[in-house]
Amino acid sequence: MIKIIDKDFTPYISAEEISKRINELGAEISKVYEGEKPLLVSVLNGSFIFTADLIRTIDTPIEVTFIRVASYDALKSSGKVREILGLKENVFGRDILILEDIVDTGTTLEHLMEAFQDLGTKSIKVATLLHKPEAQEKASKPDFVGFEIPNKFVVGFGLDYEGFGRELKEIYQLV
Ligand SMILES: O=P(O)(O)OC[C@H]1O[C@H](OP(=O)(O)OP(=O)(O)O)[C@H](O)[C@@H]1O
Ligand SMILES: Nc1nc2[nH]cnc2c(=O)[nH]1
Repeated sequence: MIKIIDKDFTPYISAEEISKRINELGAEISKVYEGEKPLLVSVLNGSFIFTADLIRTIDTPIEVTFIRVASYDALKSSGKVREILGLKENVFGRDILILEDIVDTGTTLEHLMEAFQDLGTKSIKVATLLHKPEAQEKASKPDFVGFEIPNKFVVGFGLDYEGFGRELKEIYQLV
């Protein structure tokens, strides 16, 4: 058990399990995008570790860029998405793969899918390390999922609680 600020968290997914699953996702993504040169759009902050590990398991040419949005206030989704850092790449006619650390209510994802559709992308898919199917309120579903998890707050491997815990090698669940 670990404590972050005022909350206790218990180990939930080990570093080995995460690494094994990311390798599988990388193989799947490599196959789907073979010869297509997609643009991978990593959603900061949380997905930076997943992105760094995932792209090194992909064996077909890809481009990577970053976008920054945030909708979470401490432990709960605020229901609103604030776009903080925009994209400079031209995405018209491109195959886009959005990389997320977690899809929870789906609010962020829905917002991003709509924004990319408006920019004339050729295709949009989503890869997420974690998905909470029970929490999802929106229709857009991720195409590549590392782990489906219950509707409990998690930290580690890029995910934070009040800014802390992103450096943890494992994923921990709120007790
Ligand atoms: O499906 P939703 O309910 O929209 O939640 C998912 C979003 O929440 C997290 O971001 P957060 O707002 O915590 O920002 P961060 O990545 O900078 O920590 C995560 O990275 C997703 O972008
Ligand atoms: N750290 C963290 N961020 C989130 N953003 C959406 N869901 C979660 C979660 O369970 N943990």
